[in-house]
Amino acid sequence: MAKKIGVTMEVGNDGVAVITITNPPVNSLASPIIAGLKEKFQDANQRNDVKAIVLTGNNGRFSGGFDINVFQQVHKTGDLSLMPEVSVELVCNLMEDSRKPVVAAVEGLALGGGLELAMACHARVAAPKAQLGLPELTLGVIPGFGGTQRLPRLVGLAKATDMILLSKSILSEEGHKLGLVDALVPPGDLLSASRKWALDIADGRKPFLRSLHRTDKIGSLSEARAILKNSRQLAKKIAPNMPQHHACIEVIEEGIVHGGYSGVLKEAEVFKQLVLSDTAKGLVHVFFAQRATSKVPNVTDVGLKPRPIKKVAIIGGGLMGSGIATALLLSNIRVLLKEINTEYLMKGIKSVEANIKGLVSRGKLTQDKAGKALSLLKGVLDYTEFKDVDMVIEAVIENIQLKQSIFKELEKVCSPHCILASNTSTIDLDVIGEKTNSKDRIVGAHFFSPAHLMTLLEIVRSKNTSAQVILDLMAVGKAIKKVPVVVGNCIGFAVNRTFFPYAQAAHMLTNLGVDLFRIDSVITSFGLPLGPFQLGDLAGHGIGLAVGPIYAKVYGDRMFNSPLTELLLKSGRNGKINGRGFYIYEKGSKPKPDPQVLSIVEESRKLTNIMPGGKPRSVSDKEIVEMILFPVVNEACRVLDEGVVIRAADLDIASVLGMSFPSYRGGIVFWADMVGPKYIYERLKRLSETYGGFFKPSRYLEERAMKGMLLSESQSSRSRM
Ligand SMILES: CCCCCCCCC[C@H](O)CC(=O)SCCNC(=O)CCNC(=O)[C@H](O)C(C)(C)COP(=O)(O)OP(=O)(O)OC[C@H]1O[C@@H](n2cnc3c(N)ncnc32)[C@H](O)[C@@H]1OP(=O)(O)O
Repeated sequence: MAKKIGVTMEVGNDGVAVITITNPPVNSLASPIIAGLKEKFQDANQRNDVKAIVLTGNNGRFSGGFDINVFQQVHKTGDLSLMPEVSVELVCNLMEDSRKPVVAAVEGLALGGGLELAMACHARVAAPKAQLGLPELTLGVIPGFGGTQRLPRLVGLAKATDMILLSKSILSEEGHKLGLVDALVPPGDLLSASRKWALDIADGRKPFLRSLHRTDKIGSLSEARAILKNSRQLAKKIAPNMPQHHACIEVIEEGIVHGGYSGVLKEAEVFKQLVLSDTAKGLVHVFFAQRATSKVPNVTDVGLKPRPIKKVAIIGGGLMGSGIATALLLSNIRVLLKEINTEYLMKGIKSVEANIKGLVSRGKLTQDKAGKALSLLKGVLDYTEFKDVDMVIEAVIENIQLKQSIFKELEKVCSPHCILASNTSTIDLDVIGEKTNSKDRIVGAHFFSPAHLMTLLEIVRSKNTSAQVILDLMAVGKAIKKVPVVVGNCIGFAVNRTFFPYAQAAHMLTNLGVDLFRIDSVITSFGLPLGPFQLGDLAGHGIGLAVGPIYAKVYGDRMFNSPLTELLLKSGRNGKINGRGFYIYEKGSKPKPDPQVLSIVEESRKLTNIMPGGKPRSVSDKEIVEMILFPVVNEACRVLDEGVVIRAADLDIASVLGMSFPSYRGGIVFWADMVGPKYIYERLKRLSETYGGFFKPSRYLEERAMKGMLLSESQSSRSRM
């Protein structure tokens, strides 16, 4: 059934016209809605029987803002005329400058353009817990319906810049204290209270306030300049590679110096430039890519319903197990944490407590909620209580025999409906389940460390995993605030496999004579939070050495054998875990590059002997980025080719959430498509001619480069789903 969308107007006997937006699920401001709003406001302004107007949204949500699909259309076509002229024509002229008072009746959420419409009204009445914010910067643009001008005038400049630059939304309760919301009323009274407020303004009992004309909260010009100076510093820190933060501050400043209307005009002009930026393209892509992950063919579209998961057992209380336990407990899921002896169990429980305490001390969790979460945790040393758990997540070390014996045991002690998940990051699920008759309920639940903080959950399905089990795990993932991405079964799955060349390429470059700390610095300037060497320190070089052979067995033809990890370990440098790796780690201070590591690098260079003519290779920063990230793109191509992910965008979101690939570059495949498959192919081909198979372009990349196709355009030829 086609969903009903549009704008309606009903005029009551009291002379109040109620204009209602209907565009489920979030009442986004799509073109027909904007056209409808223009028409209804024109009508209401002209009709003699209308004294005042109330603007509201259907189904308990005011509006989630401008329709982001339009941005995507603009990105595809480059056609700016797809974006309606709204800010002056509708928002200023028909709404704010109307002679009839307009009151916004806000429930659920008013975000982006939604809040901007509400701010152009002459008062705002809201229900409790409504979410209010201007998140446009997360999409690479700025507010475009006057929000850069009206929010500072309603809540003050410091609060407004904080909300806009950090895309922080607030609840209507806080909005009420700040003056953004004029009255808070129960949802049942929202319309009647808004009608009354509108009539009170019309009859002069309440002030007729136009937000854009207000100056009372802006302060003096010098105060404003001081606030904007701080904002510029903040923008430099939080968004070094993005244009929209600085642009937004310029626009706000225009309004402070030359008046709100001038600010509105500059806002529209800057908006048009930003919407076509690569940053906006990347961020809008990520917005839709994230939502697309919840659509899994033959799982979410076949009428199945997720079963309730109330109690989960976790085997192994190490870093991963305790992190996963923390995430579950925080979402009110009971957890049995199993260890092999009391000492390990106490350690695991202490880690969970420390995770939760950390959240409390950072103000992210109340003491009450922390207490509730911990009350749901029980430590055990055997399987006696496993009979009534809904799911088990195994999180022991990466040892095939150990995992196989655990799953064999689980099959005996758990109920037949219990989901049997493994948090393995490398081992083939078919191998783990080989000795069981429960292959349909064995699934990978690959969390990323620290599991209670990182949002990606890779759900790995083998060819036997049932659709019901995948759906159940997706529901658990969402309940614990993760973004579940369903992937196929292979060594390293989607993320670790795609990124295994990341460290390898870095080792090759440093063996070619490039300074390792420069490599890390170039890569962090590109936008990844940690360069490959610091990331290796964080993961631990012991782990690197252990998983290396597993990768080598299947991907050996394209691996660079660097002796560096072994040499590091030999000299007692395990990474962050023991305070020494490529960097030195001291409590309370930032990691420091350790110059002593350079002698180890020299030893490695002697062993590999790949420096051209024995001299360090000179490379530009651009070459460093290409030599590190193009091999990653190459592996991403193989992942796409083999159908390890459902769609290319899933790999984008997985790279953003699992590897912290910069979201403003849209994820690894999106970025590669922006750079151009042909260029990447040609660079890799040249590099492979000089340095061998590590850089050899994959068949998939070659094909797309030859055909002039994008990497994301593919149809998977050999699906693993
Ligand atoms: C000449 C110059 C002209 C300028 C003209 C343009 C000016 C525009 C000015 C304006 O300032 C710009 C904006 O308003 S940009 C939009 C700002 N709003 C947001 O960023 C909000 C984005 N949405 C969310 O954060 C969340 O979706 C939500 C609203 C908090 C709801 O979350 P929830 O978890 O309940 O649901 P989701 O799964 O996220 O979403 C459900 C479906 O709704 C789709 N959707 C959500 N918001 C929008 C939107 N604004 N536009 C289009 N579609 C939206 C979402 O994609 C989901 O769809 P599915 O198909 O996956 O179900």
